[in-house]
Amino acid sequence: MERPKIQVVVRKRPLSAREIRKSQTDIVSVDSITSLTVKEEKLKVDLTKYIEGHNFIFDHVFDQEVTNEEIYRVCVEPLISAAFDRTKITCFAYGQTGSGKTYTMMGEKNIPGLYIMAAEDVFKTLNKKSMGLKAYVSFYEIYCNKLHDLLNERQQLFAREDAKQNVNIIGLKEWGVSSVEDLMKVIDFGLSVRMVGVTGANDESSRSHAVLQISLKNGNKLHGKVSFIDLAGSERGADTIDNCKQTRIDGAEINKSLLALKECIRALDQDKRHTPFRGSILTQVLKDSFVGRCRTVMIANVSPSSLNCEHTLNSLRYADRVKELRKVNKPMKKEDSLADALMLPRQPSNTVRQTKPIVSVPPQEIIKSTLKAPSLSKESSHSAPSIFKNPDVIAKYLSPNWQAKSEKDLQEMSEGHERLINLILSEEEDLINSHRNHIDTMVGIVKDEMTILHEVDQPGSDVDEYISALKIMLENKLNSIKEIQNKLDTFTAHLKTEEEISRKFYKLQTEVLDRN
Ligand SMILES: Nc1ncnc2c1ncn2[C@@H]1O[C@H](COP(=O)(O)OP(=O)(O)OP(=O)(O)O)[C@@H](O)[C@H]1O
Repeated sequence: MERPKIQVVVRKRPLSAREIRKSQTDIVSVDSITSLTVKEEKLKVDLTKYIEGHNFIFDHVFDQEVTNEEIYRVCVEPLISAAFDRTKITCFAYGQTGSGKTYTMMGEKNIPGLYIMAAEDVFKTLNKKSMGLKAYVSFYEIYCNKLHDLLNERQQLFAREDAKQNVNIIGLKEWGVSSVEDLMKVIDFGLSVRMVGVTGANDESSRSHAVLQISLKNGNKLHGKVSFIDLAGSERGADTIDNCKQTRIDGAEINKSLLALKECIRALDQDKRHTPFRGSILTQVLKDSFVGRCRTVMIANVSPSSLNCEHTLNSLRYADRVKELRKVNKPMKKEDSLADALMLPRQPSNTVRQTKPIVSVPPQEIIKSTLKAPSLSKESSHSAPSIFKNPDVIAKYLSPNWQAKSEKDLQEMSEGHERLINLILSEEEDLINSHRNHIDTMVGIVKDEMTILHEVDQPGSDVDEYISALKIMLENKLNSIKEIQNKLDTFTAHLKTEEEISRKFYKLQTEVLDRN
């Protein structure tokens, strides 16, 4: 059977001594080699405490005992031979700061990381097969949306797309290496440059994506490539609400790049004609990992600590979305089902709930609070990124009168298209988050409805109060549906525009290139 193009695996790290000292508990249980459960502590509307188990299934799940070597054997080793068969192999480490990305990719003192094991196998094969191939290594990082060469004094680099649509990184140093020892020296140097970073603070490394590539070349011609990408801390995307402007901008860039990455991997998996690699500088420089013959492994690293529950769930949801569309007609996930959310007696067996009453809120209070403050979506409404205030202007490119006469026109269209992709990426994430909030809102309202219904059944109840509360609850439901419906309509309209623009762009591009 053909190996899937994408493999999504999860690695749970052990609790650190510090976390144990601070009495943080392990909330991630690895149930089998493909599934895990996150036990989240939650409060019901009536302030009862309970544990909600979120179950996830991946291609492989590694627990805290698993070594880098075992991960290498399962995820990377089977792909190395493909690199000698003109395939681009890419391995991503994703996860929040401190979840073990660098430990996995680069290793630590006396603990080799995945890249070193891959290099050993690459050199073994090179020595065995005399194919006239030579190995070159490059190592750079993307920090504040700029490329820096870690093997050349952090010199700033620029990515350019040539006429054949290949993306080249101008000035990137590639070092010829002929043994693992050579390679280790070069990479240790790059790592030490990375650690120092711009300000020297450790915080900085989690804000950059590090890209380490081993290229196999026949003369000047690229034959195969193995890339290891230690991504920026996934939670850094949330820095968009930070007070400092620069931090906010960096956060937005990280967010954009992680969203674009997800889209590119999914496009690769679905053999889509169009890969939205222009969505960020990260996906742009990794373009050749998303087109043609490629194999990708995404390792989602998670912390087991109770304190990191939200980030862990976010990382797993992201990883789940990367692989989700591979399955056609995927059954509705248990954790999302309304019956589950409503806590009806038909509980799925993998959802664990331990109910511990703390305070019980009297039904009258629920009625009062409904009358005072109708609880709508928790989330603030989505606002488009400032770079794209009026998405409809892009529609001008679809007018039959608009034709690209020159490469400059094409460039203008491509930039408009890129802005539209950015908007779509953020809208998609917003829609999914809003949908989750919508379900929470609905569940909250249904529970409130059940409470007032129970209340009105009691002798001597106040029907007027019941009517007012019910009216508000129904209005809230309608508003919540309208809100999500509007987002869905806008999103699907933009998707349609993007597809049409993309089609027209490639047609015009061929015409312009043929003309010149
Ligand atoms: N599987 C593991 N076994 C033992 N220790 C681990 C493991 N994974 C991570 N650690 C330890 O956890 C700490 C954080 O790991 P690491 O630096 O790799 O995180 P990171 O995700 O790369 O963080 P950042 O995004 O900040 O660079 C390190 O001290 C590392 O030694």
